[in-house]
Amino acid sequence: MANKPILHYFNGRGRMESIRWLLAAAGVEFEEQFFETKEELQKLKATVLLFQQVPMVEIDGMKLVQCRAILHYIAEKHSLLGKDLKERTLIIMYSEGTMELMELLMIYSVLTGEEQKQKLDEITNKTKNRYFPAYEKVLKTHGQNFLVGNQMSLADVQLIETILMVEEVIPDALSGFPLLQAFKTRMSNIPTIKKFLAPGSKRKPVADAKSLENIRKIFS
Ligand SMILES: N[C@@H](CCC(=O)N[C@@H](CS[C@H](CC=O)c1ccccc1)C(=O)NCC(=O)O)C(=O)O
Repeated sequence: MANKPILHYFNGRGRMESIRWLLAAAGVEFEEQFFETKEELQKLKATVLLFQQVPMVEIDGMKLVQCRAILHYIAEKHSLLGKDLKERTLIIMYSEGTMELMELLMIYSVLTGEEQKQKLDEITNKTKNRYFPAYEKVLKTHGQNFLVGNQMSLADVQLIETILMVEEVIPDALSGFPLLQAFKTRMSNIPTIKKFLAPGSKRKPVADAKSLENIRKIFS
């Protein structure tokens, strides 16, 4: 049996969650090795982290870092990166848009007080006036069940992940976006994604105060 990918990160979402989503959507089982302290991360930095950063994924004899490189490797390997150059470029273009919104959500998750409120205002504004209108328009003009071509790609997996993350902080985010609402229902019912959304999967929960405190300690 081929070796399963091994994901090196803390036990939380951060920048690794999109990689978990993509592997799960592709039906690929993976292992996780969590570090819990600054010292454990320091040891990884001194040995296997090319840029002293995580995520790091051991896959196919490689120790990959940089989220985009990891996502693109997994996507291409599992036919989730389009059938030609044009499709690949559109998939990466749409993926970059969702990564910008998820970056805002990640920063929001580690902020507190007034700063967090200001970040929420920014997220609300950009979700409703920039990102969701863009994907609604793509679904309308493309006229298929998926954003590119007629099969699931990295872009679709990142968009469903983003929609669910946005709804955690803005519950009515999809109101006014009927095609995105239908997209969310379709994607949530794809068997591999349905399984990842069910209890007991490796999907990580919203960080609670205790885990946020530990993240701050690990990366301080
Ligand atoms: N270009 C790279 C960037 C990777 C990257 O920023 N890795 C970070 C951990 S993730 C971050 C932790 C807090 O800042 C976080 C954790 C939770 C939420 C949001 C961010 C890291 O390893 N920091 C150690 C160091 O830089 O010494 C990539 O695309 O992979």
